[in-house]
Amino acid sequence: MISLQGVTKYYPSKLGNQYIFKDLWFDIPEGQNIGLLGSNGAGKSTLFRMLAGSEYPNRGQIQTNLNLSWPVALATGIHPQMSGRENTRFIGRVNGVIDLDSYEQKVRDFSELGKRYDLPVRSYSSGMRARLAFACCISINFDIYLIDEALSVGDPKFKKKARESMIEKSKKANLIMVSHDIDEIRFFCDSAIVIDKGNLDFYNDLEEAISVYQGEHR
Ligand SMILES: Nc1ncnc2c1ncn2[C@@H]1O[C@H](COP(=O)(O)OP(=O)(O)OP(=O)(O)O)[C@@H](O)[C@H]1O
Repeated sequence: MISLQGVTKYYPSKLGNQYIFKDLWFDIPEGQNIGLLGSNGAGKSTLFRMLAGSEYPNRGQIQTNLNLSWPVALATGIHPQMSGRENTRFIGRVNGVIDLDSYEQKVRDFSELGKRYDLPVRSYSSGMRARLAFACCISINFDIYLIDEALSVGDPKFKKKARESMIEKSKKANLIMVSHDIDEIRFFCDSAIVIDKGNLDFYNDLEEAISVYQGEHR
């Protein structure tokens, strides 16, 4: 279970603090593939960043006994001055990977960067960076993968591969997925959370969640 305990999150702005969540108490159930539905600006990516630990709530805390990925394919934590290989080993170490050689091999094979794997990431195209980030994430065994529009990474061939790898992962681990593509949510998820005006509602029945979400958008 992932437990949000009195989570308040705001961003300061010229108009004053802009609150995304105010004293939010919510338990995200375990053992399900969950779609996160909400309109633009509802707070999906903000919630993801807090779940991944890359941003903190201003107040409250998030507690979990599960090992959560960072948002798959997000190139945060990738250092432009370092090569793909150096980034891989660094990310592996930070995430407690024990067999760094085999991790490096997996990432190199999956990202298909060829000789560029040893060049600094600053020389990569954005698609190549995203492929490295995706490969680094997918090659670690997490309990839950956070997927933020991640399956649109790379060219059509890589997209297909990324999708197939997520299908494989979803057999052993769980996913929390943000996508504006409802068919993608239907394919991967069995339940959903609808975010609206700082509130989170969990629906065991995915179709019910989709109709609530789409109802908000008519
Ligand atoms: N770093 C930031 N600084 C200031 N405001 C931010 C920051 N990040 C997000 N916001 C604001 O927080 C709100 C929620 O943004 P967020 O990106 O989490 O929404 P989202 O649901 O993921 O939207 P989308 O569907 O458009 O990706 C928005 O109003 C956004 O402008």
